[in-house]
Amino acid sequence: MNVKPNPSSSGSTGDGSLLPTLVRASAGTGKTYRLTARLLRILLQGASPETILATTFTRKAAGEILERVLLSLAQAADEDDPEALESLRNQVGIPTLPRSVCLQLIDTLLRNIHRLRICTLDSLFSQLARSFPFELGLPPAWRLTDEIEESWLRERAVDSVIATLDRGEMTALLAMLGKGDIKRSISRELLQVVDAAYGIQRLCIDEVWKQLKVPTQPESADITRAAGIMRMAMPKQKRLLTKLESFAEKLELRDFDSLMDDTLVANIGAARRSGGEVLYYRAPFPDGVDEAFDVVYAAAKTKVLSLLNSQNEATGTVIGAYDFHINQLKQSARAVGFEDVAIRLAAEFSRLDPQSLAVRMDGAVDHLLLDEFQDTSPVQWNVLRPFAMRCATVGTGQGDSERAVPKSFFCVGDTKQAIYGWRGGVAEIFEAVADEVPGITEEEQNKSFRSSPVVVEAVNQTFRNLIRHPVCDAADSNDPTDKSMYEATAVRNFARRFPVHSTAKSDLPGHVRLETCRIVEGGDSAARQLACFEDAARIAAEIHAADPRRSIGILTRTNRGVAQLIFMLERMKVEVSQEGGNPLTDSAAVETVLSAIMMADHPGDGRWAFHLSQTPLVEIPGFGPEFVRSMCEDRGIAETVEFLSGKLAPLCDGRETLRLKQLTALALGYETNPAARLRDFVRLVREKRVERPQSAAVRVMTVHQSKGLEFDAVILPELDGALTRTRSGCVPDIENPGDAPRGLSRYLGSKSWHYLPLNWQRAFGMQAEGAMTEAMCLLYVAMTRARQSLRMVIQPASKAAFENRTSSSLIFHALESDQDPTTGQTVLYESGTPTWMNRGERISDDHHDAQVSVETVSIRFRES
Ligand SMILES: Nc1ncnc2c1ncn2[C@@H]1O[C@H](COP(=O)(O)OP(=O)(O)OP(=O)(O)O)[C@@H](O)[C@H]1O
Repeated sequence: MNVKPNPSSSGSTGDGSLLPTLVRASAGTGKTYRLTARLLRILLQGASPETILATTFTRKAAGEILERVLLSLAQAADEDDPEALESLRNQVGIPTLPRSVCLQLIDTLLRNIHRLRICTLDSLFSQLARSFPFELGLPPAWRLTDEIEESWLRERAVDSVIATLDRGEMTALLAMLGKGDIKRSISRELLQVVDAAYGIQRLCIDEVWKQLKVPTQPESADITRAAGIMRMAMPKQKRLLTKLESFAEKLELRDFDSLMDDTLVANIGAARRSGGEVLYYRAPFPDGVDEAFDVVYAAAKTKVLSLLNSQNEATGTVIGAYDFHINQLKQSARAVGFEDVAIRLAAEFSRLDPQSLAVRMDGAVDHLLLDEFQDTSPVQWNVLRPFAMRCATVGTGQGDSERAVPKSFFCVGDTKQAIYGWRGGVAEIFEAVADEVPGITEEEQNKSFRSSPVVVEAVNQTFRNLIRHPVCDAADSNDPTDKSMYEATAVRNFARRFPVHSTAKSDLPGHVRLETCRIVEGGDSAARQLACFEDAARIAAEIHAADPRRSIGILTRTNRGVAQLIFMLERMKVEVSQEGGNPLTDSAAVETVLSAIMMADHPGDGRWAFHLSQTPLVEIPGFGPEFVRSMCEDRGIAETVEFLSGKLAPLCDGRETLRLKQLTALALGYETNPAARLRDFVRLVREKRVERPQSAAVRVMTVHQSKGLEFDAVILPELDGALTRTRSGCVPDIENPGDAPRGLSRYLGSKSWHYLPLNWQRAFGMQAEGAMTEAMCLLYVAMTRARQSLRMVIQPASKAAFENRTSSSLIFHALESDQDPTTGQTVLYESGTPTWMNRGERISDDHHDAQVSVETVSIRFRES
């Protein structure tokens, strides 16, 4: 098999060659389609499967790519489906592609499916780690942790940190961490510090927490003199006089704490930055106090920065101790997390040349295809870079002239969908690839193959008109201490860079509506949010009743919202499923088995025996704590779970039986853990989300979980919260995107940014800008999941409230609604037809259809 493409025919994908290519593809414009086309083309030209590496971020996405590859080939190989062959020819840009080649390729692929690497980055990295165990310092017979084990190990490491410090050291440390306040429980405080800072500190140099420069406190004599000047000053206004006297007293008592958040101190800072006069309630002070003001400001600044500095240093101490203990724990458990693997690989690969990499990996990767590239973290890029450089350097490498298919590099992504900043994703790396990878060609795709014209128009209008929101007014403020300037810049840049989307689905009927929910008299924000959820549930039920085959996605911001909506829909008897699944404890039968295990582990605690006395398990002869414990000891947890489940299963419906089977599967997996304890297994079951295999027509999930999915109708009921949340985490000072931070600091409220040195003001500002950009990305992902119908339900509020930084107000301003947002149950914007579901094509769950078809076609193929 060796088919050459027609160079003049680029196919509908524009992918006429295998030149190094970077594709910026907007939502629904066919990233997966494009990547699959490229992969097929490489295979059809004769490259062997083991030379190809395609990576993405989720197992589901990797499965989808593989499915599409197999399905396209299988359908094209089918004599009864001439259109499929034509469509594949068009997709890969090979107009003369013979059916026999498709047949031959699918045969090869089905026999060598294990050689074709279409995988997640995590799975690639663990494969790579197996080739470099010594260089990476991995323990012998190491294994990967899952997120639940990671969280146990993390808690144990924090306990070890606490155990090694004496009482005095711990009190001092906590006081520093809390800037003088000791509020929480010790372990909660330390866990919070670890969550906020460990991931990022691992990428940095040792002194990273010591980069904030703290000025020295003004001389004592200067402070006394400044107090004197203030006492002598005689402003005419009483308010100014009182203020100066209060400042003088604070200086005399050396009480700088209460100066830190004082408005006048902030005004002094603002006046010094602008070169203007110091004002208080718009009134100027008499001449001669300026020198004293500078002393007050310096004293407050020193106090703020030294507190922050102590907090930073204490954080560094905690993280250092935590790093030591977590490594020890992991080393003795021979356990390694995905993050550990990635960090060690990145360090090792920066030393290795691509050729030795190929040798060590038992064969070279000649074709690299990277999906969702905007979510790549700097560490991940450091591991991928040598592969990228090797694949992008065509014609100069060893053996290049003998290769049937020249090496190739392809990456695709959308910086408008970069919603994983908190997980380390740095969208700017996507931009940097264009400069780093030699000879790369850049392309843009903005034509949606998903959404109806009314949905695309609403998306265009929303994002291109973001600047209509009053929040953008601050973009020109030019004040590096002003958080709203950074946020406004983020919104404005998003709008400016937003490309106009078009759609290939020009005839697809659609409907978009922005509406308010009912007015909730006297309710708090939770009650108002609930009213939006009620409307969302009602809308979903109505669409589902009108056409039960339509897929409907209700997308929330929070997990709590998901739970509330599931509860409402189930009460309305609408069959609903939750993306990512629930813990198995949503089943009464599973709870019964867990009670039996807890009873065995805690025989003195009567709660478990009481619960079990109401269940059929008590009918087992000899049943009791000893019975279950000895069964666990003799036969293991999995067999015990299976035995107990078997006793309950005959009394269960299909849903409960499935959950019991999933519980047994979880127990089987858990048993492989050498440190397995009964109570930890119960905890695992309570925490781990397990999906049901079949999804319902109505699906509820967070916007993050909806990434990569599409629905006939999308309902967005949680658009009213603040766009960004104040982070208690830590702020990196980064010179260039993708670089390791040169400094780290704990968070400081934006009102105090003016005390920071300029580089730190920028660092804090960049973090605020990034958070706002991510909020825009989240809204974009949410709105673009819709094929035909997009329904947005928001809370009625005063016009002033519509100036707040919320998604609802951004959409309201951008869609230029002239309706009154203060009234309840009002349609603020509507376009298209509410009866869209009666017309046009129906697209059901593609993923499921594709899976069924791949299986059917491959069975048919094998039979023939
Ligand atoms: N060139 C094309 N011709 C026909 N259909 C296409 C083409 N590209 C994509 N599609 C279809 O359009 C839909 C969206 O494609 P896909 O899921 O690849 O988009 P995407 O860019 O990954 O979207 P998102 O970034 O929003 O997840 C799918 O149903 C896909 O089959």
